[in-house]
Amino acid sequence: MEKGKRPNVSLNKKTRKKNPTDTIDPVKNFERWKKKYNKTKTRVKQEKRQKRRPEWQVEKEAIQRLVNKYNEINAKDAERFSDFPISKNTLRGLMEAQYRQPTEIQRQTIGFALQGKDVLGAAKTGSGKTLAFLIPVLECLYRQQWTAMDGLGALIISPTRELAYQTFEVLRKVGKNHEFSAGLIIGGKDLKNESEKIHRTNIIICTPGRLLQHMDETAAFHASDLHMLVLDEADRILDMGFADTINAIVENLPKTRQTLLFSATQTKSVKDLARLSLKDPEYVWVHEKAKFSTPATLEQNYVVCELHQKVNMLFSFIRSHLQKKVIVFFACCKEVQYLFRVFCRLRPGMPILALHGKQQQMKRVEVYNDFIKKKNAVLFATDIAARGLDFPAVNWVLQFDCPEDANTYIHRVGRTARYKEGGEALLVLLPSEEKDMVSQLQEKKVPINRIQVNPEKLTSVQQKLEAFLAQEKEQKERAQRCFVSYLRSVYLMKNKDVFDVFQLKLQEYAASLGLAVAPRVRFLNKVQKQRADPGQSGGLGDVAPHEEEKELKSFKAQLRGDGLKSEAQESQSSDEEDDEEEDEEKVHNTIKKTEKETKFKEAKKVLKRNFQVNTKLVFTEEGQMVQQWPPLQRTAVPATEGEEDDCTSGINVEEARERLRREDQEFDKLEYRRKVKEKHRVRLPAAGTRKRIHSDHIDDSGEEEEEEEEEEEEEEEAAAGSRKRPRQQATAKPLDTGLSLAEDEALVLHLLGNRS
Ligand SMILES: Nc1ncnc2c1ncn2[C@@H]1O[C@H](COP(=O)(O)OP(=O)(O)OP(=O)(O)O)[C@@H](O)[C@H]1O
Repeated sequence: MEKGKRPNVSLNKKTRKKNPTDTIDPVKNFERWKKKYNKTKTRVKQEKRQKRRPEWQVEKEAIQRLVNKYNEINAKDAERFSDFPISKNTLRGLMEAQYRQPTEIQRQTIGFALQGKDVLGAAKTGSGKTLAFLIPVLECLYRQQWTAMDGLGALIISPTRELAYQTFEVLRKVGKNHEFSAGLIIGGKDLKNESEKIHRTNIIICTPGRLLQHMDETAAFHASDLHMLVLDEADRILDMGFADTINAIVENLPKTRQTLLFSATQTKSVKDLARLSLKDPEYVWVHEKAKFSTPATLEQNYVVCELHQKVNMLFSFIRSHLQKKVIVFFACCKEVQYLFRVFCRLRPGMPILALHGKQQQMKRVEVYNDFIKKKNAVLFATDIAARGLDFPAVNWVLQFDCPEDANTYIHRVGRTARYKEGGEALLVLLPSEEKDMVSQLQEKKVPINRIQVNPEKLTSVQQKLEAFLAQEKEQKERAQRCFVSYLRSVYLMKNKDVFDVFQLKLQEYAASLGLAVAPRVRFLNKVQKQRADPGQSGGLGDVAPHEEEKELKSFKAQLRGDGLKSEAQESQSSDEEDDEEEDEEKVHNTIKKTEKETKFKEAKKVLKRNFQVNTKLVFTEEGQMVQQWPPLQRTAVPATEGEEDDCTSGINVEEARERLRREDQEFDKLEYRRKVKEKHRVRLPAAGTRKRIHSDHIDDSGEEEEEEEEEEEEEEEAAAGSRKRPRQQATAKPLDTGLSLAEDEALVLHLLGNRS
């Protein structure tokens, strides 16, 4: 039976298969196939779902594969970034930013850093140190699978705000495929705003003072999970007197961190810092055995020039390099401020920009970006721009004032000839500076040659400067400040073999700035007296050596206009600046103290008598006061361009008439506005309590700076040779008349009526 059954079954199957109706009905056939297909599909899907692991796990496996390759890194053979075990996200970021092959410092550093070692890296300027630490930073956090919730993972400390900003920009480009958050913590920004975000930031790029301030004041900020610390431009950080700040910061960081320390020059203090903050570091000195310490593509020369010829030389240099991009380095902010303004007015035919520490942070960033964008321009700068800043395509670095030492020289010239590009550098030395400075440079392996400049070929601008100063009191004061500040900077330089203020010919120097008389320099007089009479006390010579050192440090920082102070330090330094300004004002003021007192007493008397100062009162012979109307007019309209320029051709009657007409209009306007305001005030006695901020309540300093910055912008345009806008228009702001809209309208209609 059984035997019989089996064939039946198989037979059945066979018969079913061969059933002619089945094969004939394709619809039924398809439906059966579809059913089967769907079943298989769901089964496979289910199996896949079971097999699929969480993303983090997949990433972890990829990381593990990379980490396994760390021990096989062969820096010598790495020709491309992809030869390193680097994450896909970082590689993509590098490719997109057009970085394909590592530079020498990058090749030698990345391997050690990936292996988790501390590194002390030194290489010439422009050799690519930034990427040498940014890639390890990104990889370190990627390895840890860092997320926004994990807080601070890496800290990069830069000496200046500008350098921090630049590093931040490179990080944004290279790290854009990662999901870490990055923050720029520098002075000059809103502290409260920073405090709110800082605890959620994974990578912080900061200046030392500001970071320490957050460590002290921001409750939510802590660095207990920090994995990597980077000290960029360590030599500069230390030079600026931040050793204590860095030590305090490092004390607050976990000991288990990895530290990378970079510096363009190797000084004793850098080595000391390395000893304190690094653990068994790997030394990467790329150009240790190089014949020269500056890039081979950089051509370097110096000229010897008398102090009073330097301004002429600078003007002639600019005139003969109109199509180039040039950075000119000066010793102090006030020199930059004055020479920038007068050079703009001289209109050399190319844009002039100024970068110094007295500008507000936003302005500094703006100038930096502006200079980067321009094809040809001159940037007047203090040493704030000397280190680490990457201005692409700079053709020339001109050092108008002798650098403090060979290291500063190397950093300054490092702004050109970056990453395989060519560049030229010219150092201007006074005869008294030549011998020692040149031997210092030779010691530092700087190949520099002397070239001659024919003094007869220099264009003299002295007369024009004199004319400018005669026209504008403000400009004259700037020139005086520039004079005093430069002398002070020379006096405070440590290396007295190079810098000797007593060898400078002051009268000639003052004349070269357009000043008829050399301002009195109080501190020089004191020192001179002290020298003549060493027994006398109270002079600068009495200052204890360490105090002098302290003064020297703080003043140098001021002169450079360094922007890396904490808010507290900043306010202190601005006080110092004010003091300095006061000092200088005192220098200009030749009136004796006793005389001042008498004047003060006189003024008090006048006030008591209820006289109005600066008003002319006329009386008849009988003693009756004569009403003077309209009151005496003071010039309310600034001179126009033509008038300013044409100061040698006598009085132009047509112009004078036009000017008087404009003055009348302007005067009428002011008078009318004053009267309406007065009337308005009577009607609204509570006006003083209203919330509107009147100009005289606004903090002077900021306003002044803004005004200076606005002026700077105007001047830049003028320098480039573009036609100057009429001043009135250039400074036009919405006029706050203190009136209602309807009254404002009435005023405008009245003024328009006046004009027609
Ligand atoms: N691997 C690379 N490929 C191409 N260009 C690079 C590479 N690395 C760096 N650069 C470019 O070289 C220039 C100098 O780089 P970077 O600013 O990092 O130098 P640096 O050594 O820090 O200089 P400094 O000491 O003056 O601060 C930059 O313009 C940068 O974009």
